[in-house]
Amino acid sequence: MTHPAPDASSVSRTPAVELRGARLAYGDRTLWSGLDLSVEQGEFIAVLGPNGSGKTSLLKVLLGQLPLSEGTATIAGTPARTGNSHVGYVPQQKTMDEGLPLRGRDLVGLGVDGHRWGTGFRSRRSRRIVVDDAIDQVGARAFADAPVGSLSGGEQQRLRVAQALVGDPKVLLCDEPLLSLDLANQHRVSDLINQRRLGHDTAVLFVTHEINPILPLVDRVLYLVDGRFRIGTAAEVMTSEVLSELYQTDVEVLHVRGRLVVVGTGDAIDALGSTGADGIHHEAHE
Ligand SMILES: Nc1ncnc2c1ncn2[C@@H]1O[C@H](COP(=O)(O)OP(=O)(O)OP(=O)(O)O)[C@@H](O)[C@H]1O
Repeated sequence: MTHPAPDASSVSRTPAVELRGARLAYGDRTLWSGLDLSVEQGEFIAVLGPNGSGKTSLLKVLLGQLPLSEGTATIAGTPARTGNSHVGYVPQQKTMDEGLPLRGRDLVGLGVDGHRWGTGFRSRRSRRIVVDDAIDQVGARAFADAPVGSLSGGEQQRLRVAQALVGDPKVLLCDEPLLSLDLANQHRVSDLINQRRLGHDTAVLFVTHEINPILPLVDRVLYLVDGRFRIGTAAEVMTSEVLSELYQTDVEVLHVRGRLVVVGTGDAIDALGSTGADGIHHEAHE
């Protein structure tokens, strides 16, 4: 019996990320289970939830650093594994030591290691080309040769985005990449990530405690709370009804000048985390 060859349209439908029946546990503690998520190429997913709900652990699964307890996780049709050049990773911004003997372009070059380039002359040349290209994609040419420790937090974070782009990723995994950036740099960095997904059909999973800076970019939200989760558009998930069910306490979602504000009773705020553990603005009712 012969099977028809897959045509271009069926190849292009391969999800960038797919989780099927996924369960993740540390010992006896299950963080989440029964998670089915199919992320299309070019789709922007915000991953939200309070501290400890398993957002970073989800990224670790997709990076191949953590095995699922049950189910499957695939990237562009193949099982999640470490060193996959289809996956780019953008971590939190952390200020680097001023004395660090590393130039911006060296930081970007670290993204090449573990992928497909070796150390031969041709490889070194290829390496230089991809590093330069990634630096250009984030508009960092002017400061790429400066010591990273001398750069601002926003400049460092643009270089980290470039580092994630050197492997020409099909999926960008971002773990709170806007944390500790000012508003202008939050916009700049989220714009860069968005430009990449629009220009290259790169899927984005964006872990954040603060949805408002990326709200216009988000196609769907995965909201994790204490083993419960909801997946849908922001309009479907970010509602008083859904969040109250997830947090199992009264939560009200208000729309204020295009921003989402979560309002709860004192108890609800405690459940959410008084410092805004899910990152949305919290205000107390009397
Ligand atoms: N290697 C490990 N062994 C045991 N428990 C772990 C391990 N790594 C993480 N955990 C626990 O799993 C839970 C989820 O951690 P994770 O970092 O994924 O949460 P998160 O949603 O990203 O939280 P945050 O918003 O605080 O970054 C936490 O309670 C954490 O302590």
